[in-house]
Amino acid sequence: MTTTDTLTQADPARSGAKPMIELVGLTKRFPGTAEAAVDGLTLTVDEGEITVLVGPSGCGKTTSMELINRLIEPTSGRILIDGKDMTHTNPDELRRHIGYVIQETGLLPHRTIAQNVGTVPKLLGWDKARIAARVDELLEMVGMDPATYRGRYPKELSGGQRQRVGVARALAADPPVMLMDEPFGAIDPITRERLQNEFLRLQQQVRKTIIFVTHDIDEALKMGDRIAVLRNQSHIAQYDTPENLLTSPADDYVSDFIGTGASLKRLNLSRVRDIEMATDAPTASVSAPVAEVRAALLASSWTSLLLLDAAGRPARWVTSRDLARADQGAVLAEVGLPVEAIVEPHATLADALDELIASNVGCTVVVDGSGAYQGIVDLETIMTVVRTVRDEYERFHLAQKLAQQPADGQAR
Ligand SMILES: Nc1ncnc2c1ncn2[C@@H]1O[C@H](COP(=O)(O)OP(=O)(O)OP(=O)(O)O)[C@@H](O)[C@H]1O
Repeated sequence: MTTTDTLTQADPARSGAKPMIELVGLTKRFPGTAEAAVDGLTLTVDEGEITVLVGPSGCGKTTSMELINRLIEPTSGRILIDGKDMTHTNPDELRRHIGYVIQETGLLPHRTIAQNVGTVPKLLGWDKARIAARVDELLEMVGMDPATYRGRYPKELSGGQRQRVGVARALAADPPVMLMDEPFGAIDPITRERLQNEFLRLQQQVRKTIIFVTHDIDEALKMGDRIAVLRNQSHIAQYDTPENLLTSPADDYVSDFIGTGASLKRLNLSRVRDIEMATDAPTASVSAPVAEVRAALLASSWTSLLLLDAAGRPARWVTSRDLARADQGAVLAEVGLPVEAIVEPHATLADALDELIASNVGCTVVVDGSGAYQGIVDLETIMTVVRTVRDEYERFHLAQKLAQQPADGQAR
């Protein structure tokens, strides 16, 4: 990253990807209001990317989404999807190309989960067998057992499950574009974190072009490939990558919106798979002889050893004191502490840090998709990332200061 490539315009220089959503001067003036709710929003979202609209309450986020979806009609401006001008097409036709997820999911209360998920395929005239197969596939995709849930009604699900169904329904007809308006807003923080992670994992598979609305900058930094920080009337203060927003905010409005702790927020941008994990933690099979386990622990610089089950999955943490108890007859698989802090490689460092803080041993175990042990994230690993970010940030500000000073000795 250089100091000159900061992108603050509404339309950032993009990496040659295909534009999928183009908003051009989109404006909405509600009758009888002095100010436009959305005033000249111009924004391009590339295929397969998540753009987050983030801004304070009332700045026009929901109105912008409803305009794109043609739930309300623009006063002026244009909407292009995949190069086609959709401003005046039939709104029903448009909505078949756009999946819409909203905060309270908008599930129909008297329809089963299967009927809710199958709404758009039914409208499209798919036959029953095809709809049923698609519903089951989508429920699986969002982590819900089809046999258990397809026949239930929305009120028989938790808030998190309803949001998952909302996502499944939006994906039903495989639309190229998804609009998500505070989809996880009404969910408790822990479930919210989980849904965000699940959604990012799902997005790796489905690669939709997404506009995602939130008023939470941390959620924006985590979910967005690009983020548009909005002022009132959906005026764009900065449209940029999460990294650039954190290291080079365009102005005080953006810095204030990001708030303090930019280095900590960066932990939301770094994924466990991208950093160097500690791989020197001593491990042994839970069925190994105690003497062998002790030898492995003593040969390392660690005070605890990680026992793994037959499939290589973390089972327990043991110290030499636990091993002494095993010498006296305790079962190895029952001494020590259970492994509570576990993440997969796509987790963010913020997730890993959360787990670490809550864990009883001060480190988080990383496992692959099948649950097998991969490595460890400890506080040192995280501190290294924080230090690197802080150094980058300081270098950027120094460079900016130097650029503002008139060079000495220049002809006047
Ligand atoms: N139907 C309407 N008639 C008149 N004004 C409206 C209407 N809908 C929204 N507005 C106004 O438009 C502005 C933008 O509202 P909008 O709901 O888009 O904001 P928002 O950023 O989504 O807010 P929040 O985060 O609180 O949901 C607000 O000032 C709101 O009062």
